[in-house]
Amino acid sequence: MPSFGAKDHTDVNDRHDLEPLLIDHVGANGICNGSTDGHGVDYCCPASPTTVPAKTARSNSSESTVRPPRTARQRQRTTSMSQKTSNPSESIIRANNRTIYTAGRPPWYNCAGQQVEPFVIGICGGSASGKTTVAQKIIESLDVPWVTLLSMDCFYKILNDKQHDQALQNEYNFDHPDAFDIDLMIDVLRKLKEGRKVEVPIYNFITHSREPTTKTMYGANVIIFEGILVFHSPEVLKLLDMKVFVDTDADIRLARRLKRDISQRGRDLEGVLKQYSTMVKPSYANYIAPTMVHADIIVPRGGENKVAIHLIVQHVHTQLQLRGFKLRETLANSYIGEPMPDSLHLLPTTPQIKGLHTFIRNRETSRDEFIFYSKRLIRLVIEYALSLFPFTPVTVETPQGVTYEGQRLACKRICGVSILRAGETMEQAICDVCKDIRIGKILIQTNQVTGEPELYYLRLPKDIKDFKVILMDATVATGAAAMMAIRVLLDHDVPEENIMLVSLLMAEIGVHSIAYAFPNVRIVTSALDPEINEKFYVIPGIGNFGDRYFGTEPSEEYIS
Ligand SMILES: Nc1ncnc2c1ncn2[C@@H]1O[C@H](COP(=O)(O)OP(=O)(O)O)[C@@H](O)[C@H]1O
Ligand SMILES: Nc1ccn([C@@H]2O[C@H](COP(=O)(O)O)[C@@H](O)[C@H]2O)c(=O)n1
Repeated sequence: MPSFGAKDHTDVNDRHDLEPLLIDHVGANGICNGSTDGHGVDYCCPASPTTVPAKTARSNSSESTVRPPRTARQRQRTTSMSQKTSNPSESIIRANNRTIYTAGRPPWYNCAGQQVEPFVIGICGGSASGKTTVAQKIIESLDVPWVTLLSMDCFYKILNDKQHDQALQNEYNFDHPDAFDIDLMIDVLRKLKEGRKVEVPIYNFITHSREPTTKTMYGANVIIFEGILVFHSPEVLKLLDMKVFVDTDADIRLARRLKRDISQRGRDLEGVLKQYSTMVKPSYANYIAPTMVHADIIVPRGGENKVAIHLIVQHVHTQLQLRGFKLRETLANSYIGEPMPDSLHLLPTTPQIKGLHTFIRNRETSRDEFIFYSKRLIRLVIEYALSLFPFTPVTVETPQGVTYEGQRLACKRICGVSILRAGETMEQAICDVCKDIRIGKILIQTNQVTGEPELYYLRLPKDIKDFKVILMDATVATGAAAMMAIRVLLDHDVPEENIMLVSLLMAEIGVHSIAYAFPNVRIVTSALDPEINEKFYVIPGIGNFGDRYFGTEPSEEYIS
């Protein structure tokens, strides 16, 4: 579990009586096509929490940045996160069927906090026409962080002994629609579209059978489903948002297939030709070519066709924008000039609060002083937040034997959840003032290219739904990271009205974002700043709270 500079609050860890770590799998452009014939792409790539270095942890939300050109560091990260690891399932300890918790998962909801359906592209075409290649080119050009590639090959039926013998003689027809388990295919696609986790069979072309293990796949912003008969079933057609047919000359397909099946699928020349002439070719004419009529786009020459791929990518980007996946930018430009919502609870701006803000906002303040005054302010904010919970009258007897009409906090089960890393600075204070509190953590990083928040890690009490949750982040700018954390809590069945977002400083825009999406979430802060700049920094702001508190290097954007 990452702990960023948490040296000074060791006793907080006593409160981590939590359910096991929940984290997995694909980073940027994680791909799963679930077959083992050497398409050469991996599939699910776990990123353990320890692979998220402290230096790349999300800056506090007021300092999130968009860096337009893709840096060498970013390219490296994308590549390394797409490499195969030994056992993806090892890092997946729990996932319920409503939610998706993955390393680097970008928003799966829109500005209204509602879950958004992924955009599903179907790619159909003859064997070796270049479907997978086209899919990979689309993924590369899309450059969005969460794309899933699913192959129809995963759904080949399990063969009986007789069929298996036929397959070994190249006499089983793998190109007929009956060769596929269409029901399973529809079920998997539907679940992925709903953002649910699925177990997908892994197909082995050499043994003509399914592997004993399955591949875990998750919902995504874009799902690409490719295969020879993707357009065959009317039910599947209904699930596709865009239909692409890869139309490659038959001679080229045969040449590629010969090369591939001999080098990668354990076949010989004679066998490939026999299978091709007796089944592959006739089935293309009977079942595959006729489905070209369903295509929105026909791509001649497959992956070489840069113009077609560019057009597809443009369309997908437009659709993603319409679906509201580009969250932070939208949030930053919304709600300007609107009145503050009733759910906002601003600490009275007393000279004491102003004085503390003066210390922590001053760029000349030393780290020691910054920590000291931040801690005081955090304590006040947390106490204020607690005062908003219901209290019930209670009578106690004093040592003098006289009754005292008092008040007692009515809710017993309170959980503090910090948004790492800046929110972690608030954990000690909540433990100091709330005796039996439990602590959870959510790590959200800002993607330096897209500017979107990405979920990397979470650790929450098993029964979090039964708790009042105090969600803590030091500062809130657009509200994008806080929204993601709230969405995670809701996906864990925490009622919206049981969530309180507590922060030292919030931009007005951030308050609006949260209040619009989640009107029942109470928002507590000690100061409201009017603006954020084009880099999404709060103005006037505090600077990068995490860097100042933990003494880490400021980001290059901040220095400039
Ligand atoms: N434009 C191309 N030029 C040369 N070889 C290609 C091209 N496109 C694909 N291939 C090769 O042809 C084979 C089949 O391509 P693939 O994309 O896997 O097709 P499909 O998914 O339709 O079966 C692979 O070995 C791939 O490397
Ligand atoms: N055991 C199997 C299963 C399928 N095939 C052939 O694979 C082709 C589909 O895969 P593509 O990557 O080419 O789309 C299909 O034409 C089947 O004939 C096989 O040979 N053995």
